[in-house]
Amino acid sequence: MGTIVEIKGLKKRYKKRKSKEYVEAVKDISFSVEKGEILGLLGPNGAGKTTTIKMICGLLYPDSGEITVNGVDIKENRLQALQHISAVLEGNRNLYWRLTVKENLQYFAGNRGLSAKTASGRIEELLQQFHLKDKENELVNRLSRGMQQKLAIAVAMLAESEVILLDEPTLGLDVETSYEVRELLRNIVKDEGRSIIISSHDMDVIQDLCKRTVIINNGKVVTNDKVENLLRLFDVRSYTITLGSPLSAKQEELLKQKFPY
Ligand SMILES: Nc1ncnc2c1ncn2[C@@H]1O[C@H](COP(=O)(O)OP(=O)(O)OP(=O)(O)O)[C@@H](O)[C@H]1O
Repeated sequence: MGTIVEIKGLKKRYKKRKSKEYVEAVKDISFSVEKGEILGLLGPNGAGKTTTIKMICGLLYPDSGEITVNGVDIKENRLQALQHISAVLEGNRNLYWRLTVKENLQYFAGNRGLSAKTASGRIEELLQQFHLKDKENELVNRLSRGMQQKLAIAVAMLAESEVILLDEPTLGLDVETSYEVRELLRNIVKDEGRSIIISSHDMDVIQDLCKRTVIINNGKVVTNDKVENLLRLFDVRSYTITLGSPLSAKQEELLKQKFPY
C-alpha cells in the first residue's frame, strides 16, 4: 500500500503564560501511517495526542522532528504537504453555528476552492452519506452534538484529502451515534481508500476501528503494534485489586463484567 504520513522525532513544548515555565507536551514521537489505514493514537489525558495531531495538520510548528506527507516535508513545502490533509479538532468547533448544515458545507467548499458545480454534487453526496439530508436547512446550533460531529467530519471530507485527522471524534456521543460515526469512518477508508489518524483515550473505539495503534504516554510512544497483539498482552496479565471498602452490588457486577475470571 505504501506510507502516506511519516513522523520522526517530534518534539514540542509550550510556555506557561503565568509562570513562564515550559511544559514538554511531546518529547519524542515517531510513527508512520499506511495508505488505506485507520491508525489509533491512544493515551491518557495530557499524553500529547492533540499536540501531535495539531503538528501534523500544520496548526503548530514542531520544535524539532520531521513530518512528511506523501513524501513532501511539511517544513520544506508546507502548502503542498497540507493539501493532502483535513482535520477535525475539538469536535464541532470548526462549524459556523449561525449557518445551516448546507450553508456550512457550501461555505467550506468555497474556502477549499471547489467550483460551484463540483461543490453542489459533492455536498449532495455527503448529505446522503452522513444521513443529514433531512437536516440540511437546520441551523447548526439547533443540531444535537452527534449531528454536529457528523457535519464536522463531512466538512473535512469535502476536499477529498487522502489523510483525515480526527481528535476524539466520538467523545460525548451517545452509544448509538458513536457507532454510527464509527461505521461512517470505516466506510470512508473501505470505499475511498483514505487514511485516518484517530486520537482517543477510549480503547473500545480504537479496538473497533483500528488494526494498529500507537500508545502515547507522557509525550513519548510507548507501543506501536497491532491492536490484537496489545489485547493479547492483557489476556495474560493478572491484577491485584485492593479495596478500601466493601463493594456495592452494582460495583461488584461491573467488576465481574470487566474481569470475568
Ligand atoms: N496551549 C498550551 N499551553 C500550555 N500547555 C499546554 C497547551 N496545550 C497543551 N498543553 C499541555 O501539554 C500536555 C499535552 O497536552 P495534549 O492536549 O496534547 O494532550 P492529549 O493527549 O490530547 O490530552 P487529552 O486526552 O486530555 O485531550 C498537557 O500537559 C497539557 O496540559
